[in-house]
Amino acid sequence: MRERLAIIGSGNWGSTIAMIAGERVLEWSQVPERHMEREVRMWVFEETVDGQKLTDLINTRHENVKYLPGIPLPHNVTACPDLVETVKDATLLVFVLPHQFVKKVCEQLRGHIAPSARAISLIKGLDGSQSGIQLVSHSIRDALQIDVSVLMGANIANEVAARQFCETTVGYADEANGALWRELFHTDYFHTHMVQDVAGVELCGALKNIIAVAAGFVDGLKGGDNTKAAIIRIGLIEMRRFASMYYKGVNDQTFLESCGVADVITTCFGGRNRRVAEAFVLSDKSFAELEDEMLNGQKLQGVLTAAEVCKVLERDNKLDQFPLFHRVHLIAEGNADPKTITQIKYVRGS
Ligand SMILES: NC(=O)c1ccc[n+]([C@@H]2O[C@H](COP(=O)([O-])OP(=O)(O)OC[C@H]3O[C@@H](n4cnc5c(N)ncnc54)[C@H](O)[C@@H]3O)[C@@H](O)[C@H]2O)c1
Ligand SMILES: O=P(O)(O)OC[C@H](O)CO
Repeated sequence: MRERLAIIGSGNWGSTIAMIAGERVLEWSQVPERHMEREVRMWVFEETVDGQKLTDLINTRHENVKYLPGIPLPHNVTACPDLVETVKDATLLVFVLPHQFVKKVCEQLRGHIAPSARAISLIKGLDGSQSGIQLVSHSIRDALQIDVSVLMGANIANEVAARQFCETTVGYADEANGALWRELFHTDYFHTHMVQDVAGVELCGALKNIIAVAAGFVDGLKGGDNTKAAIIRIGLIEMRRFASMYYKGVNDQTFLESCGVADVITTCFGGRNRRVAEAFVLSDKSFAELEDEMLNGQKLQGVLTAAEVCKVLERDNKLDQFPLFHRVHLIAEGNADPKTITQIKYVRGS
């Protein structure tokens, strides 16, 4: 049985991971024992760029000119506008798209997945389409009936695409699958570590985006580094508190992996959520308007995640234990002054 990799998503991170995985697959395809197909299909949500289809541009220039300009993609990566065609015969599925689009994508994929397929989710968000919230990896697993690992870390796409050294964390339930994904993505500049803690890794990846929005508010208010460090610390505590409240078995050590403290730091200094939240304080525009104006089609995850998390906390009468998450949500919705980000009442305890 030959392995075939498919990538579902082609934004800033999706294209970066296509670069890494495409190169690794090329190496593996030259080793007969790997039984690996050379081609990597990448699903592109089709759009027109300068009068041409984005898929055509990617396939002729071998570059995602819109979402990752200036970075060559390996020639074995082919852009495909058809979801079902993208996953045809694929045994290794990489999900990497903004979390708000996952449910619809899974509905379209149901019944078209190879029986031996397994997946990995690189999506930093939670599935708020349920009555409460669910891990995106669990939503994919339930929809497609396959094992789903996760990969999250301090990984700003443009820096990874420039091959600057960083680390990332693979969270797995099935050890053999976790090891396979770890090996597939590992390079000399992108170091992968494994932990048997899907929920811990994924919650870190999703919740750090709320903290990044808070950090952006601080920057917009011209707060100093001490203030941002305080926000980071309080945010980490809320992240851990949320994980232990809603998911049994999350390992405390996971918060010290790249997906935990390292990602909170990088995202609070260099991420898109931070940048747009800073602009929110300095303008009279909404997050939706700023996302359109500033990100050229890229999507924010933090504001939506704050809303989804606060909905659940409100339902369970627990908002008072998450003053930072709650405050971010109130400010982002225009229901509180950004200045109040530093007036939250810190709640002691784990
Ligand atoms: N960019 C980063 O630095 C980075 C790093 C690590 C993880 N992530 C995570 O990776 C995930 C994907 O982010 P990204 O940076 O690759 O994307 P992005 O924000 O750069 O781009 C948005 C993508 O969404 C697609 N899209 C737009 N409308 C759509 C629709 N209706 N249905 C399906 N797709 C649609 C666009 O074509 C584009 O590919 C997110 O969860 C993000 O948090 C991003
Ligand atoms: O640009 P952001 O804020 O979506 O963050 C990007 C990555 O998640 C950082 O690891």
